[in-house]
Amino acid sequence: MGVLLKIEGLTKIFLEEDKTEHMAVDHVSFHVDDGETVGLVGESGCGKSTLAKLITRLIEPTAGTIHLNGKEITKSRGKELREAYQQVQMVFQSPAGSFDPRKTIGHGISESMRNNGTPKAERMRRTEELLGQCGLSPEYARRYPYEISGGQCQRAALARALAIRPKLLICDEATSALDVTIQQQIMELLKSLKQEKQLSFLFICHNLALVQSFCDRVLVMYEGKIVEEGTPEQIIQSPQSEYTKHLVDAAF
Ligand SMILES: Nc1ncnc2c1ncn2[C@@H]1O[C@H](COP(=O)(O)OP(=O)(O)OP(=O)(O)O)[C@@H](O)[C@H]1O
Repeated sequence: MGVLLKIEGLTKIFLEEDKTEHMAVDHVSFHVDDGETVGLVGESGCGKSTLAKLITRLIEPTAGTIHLNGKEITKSRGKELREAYQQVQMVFQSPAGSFDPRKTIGHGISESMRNNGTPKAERMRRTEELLGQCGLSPEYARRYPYEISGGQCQRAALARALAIRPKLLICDEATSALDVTIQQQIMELLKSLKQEKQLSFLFICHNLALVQSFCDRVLVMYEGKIVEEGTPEQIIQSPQSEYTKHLVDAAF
């Protein structure tokens, strides 16, 4: 199994309004192998989303490196960056944010195909196929984001993310805004997509039970640092750091 994503010493310092520095991500290093599902857990504010935004280059790191498929992309720009990020897609807690409220769901899903010149008939065929893979009927392509439920919108956001055939999906609390039944359905969908498409995941989630059922390996983040790493069983049954013990106690 090859290494798909390798992060070394990744650091982000935010400058507060009063000019004090806030170390949101503090020299974080880890990797995700091809086909592997890595969970990232930690309390609110510990830096999980900032780390995801650094990896996807939505924000620039203060220090550290990002390698994707062996290629350093920390400072890639323009076409090189777009090509690299064909392999990585992000799914957020609020799926509606992935769609333009004035455009149909089908328009949103097919956007990347339009950008790469895929002919219209093929775009429509593939959009319907992606909707089907994510448990939605073709009719959803004609609906607007405000005409579907949160769970349906998260399915559509997954279809949109899959449209460019990524290798890595970064899910940032992708099920947290959904009620428990719908959350369970989205988790089942993620599990089947993982199997069918041999996707790798960085699964950011504060719910240890979900992480346990889905992830091969778990990283525990506290105050910007990775404080522990292991299989879900190791983390839950024999947590090493005080913080992880506290996290496990609170969850089970
Ligand atoms: N653009 C920004 N400017 C300044 N500080 C920021 C910025 N973005 C995040 N932070 C700070 O960095 C820290 C980490 O935030 P982050 O959103 O990464 O946490 P998180 O672990 O994802 O939390 P949650 O689980 O609540 O989403 C927080 O203290 C936050 O206030």
